[in-house]
Amino acid sequence: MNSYKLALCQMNVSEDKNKNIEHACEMIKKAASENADIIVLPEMFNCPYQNDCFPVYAEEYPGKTTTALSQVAKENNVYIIGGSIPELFDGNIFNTSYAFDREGNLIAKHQKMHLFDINVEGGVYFMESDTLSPGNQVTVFDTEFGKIGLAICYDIRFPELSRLMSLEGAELIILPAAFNMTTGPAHWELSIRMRALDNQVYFAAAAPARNTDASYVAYGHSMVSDPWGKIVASTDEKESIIYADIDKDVIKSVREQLPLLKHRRTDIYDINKF
Ligand SMILES: NC(=O)CCC(=O)C(=O)O
Repeated sequence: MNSYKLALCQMNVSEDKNKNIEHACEMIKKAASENADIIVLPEMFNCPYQNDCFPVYAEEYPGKTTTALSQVAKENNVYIIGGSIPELFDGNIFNTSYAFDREGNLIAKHQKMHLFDINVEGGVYFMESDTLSPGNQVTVFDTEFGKIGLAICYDIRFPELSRLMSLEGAELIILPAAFNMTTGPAHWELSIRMRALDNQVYFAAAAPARNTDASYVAYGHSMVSDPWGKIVASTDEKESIIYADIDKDVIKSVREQLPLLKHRRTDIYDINKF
């Protein structure tokens, strides 16, 4: 199949885990009724983005959240990239995204590799490593539409990761994310378009809707860039679902006309020595 429909759910996240799960399922059903093939939720969609909440909302797999996502995927015959949730695994907590196929089977799991530990003067402070552990796997998985790469939020800032995913064959990279009011206006669009452009892939980033009462105020602005760096879907800070047609002919055509991936000087690059 040469094109398919992607939906990003920019949902309001509340303090009530059950309501968040129900609300995510409602948005998924709505996107499925609009004929979306792959539906994406934002980072930490069942839990406020707060260190004191992660251990309280964390669940092992399979748990309440992942069971609900698996069921709704099957009932609506869609792929779901389940944003991310706090995952309890081997006594540690991870920021984890689960992907399900149309039958509700788990087909991939990504544990955020780069923890968001930053302190911007006069702006945002967050230390994910106070409660979370980092994952160690690059995540690329097969679908009927081809290979998809999966990363989470701050992972976008490490170009090596997107490059590895595209070299492993990913033609679409999906990023459940939650930038904030300091780095969002400065770096969100720039990073999405740049990762799309330098890897010649579609790049789709799904954010939560902005809640100004939350301790961490999300930027919103869910967005999809095509492999030319052109924004093909976007929204503002409010709750909404956005849709993008992912056209594999566009990927092929951009790669033929501007063969960046072929022009890499791998005989010269040795980034491991630094
Ligand atoms: N949740 C996150 O990883 C936030 C990343 C972010 O805001 C950034 O600027 O990077």
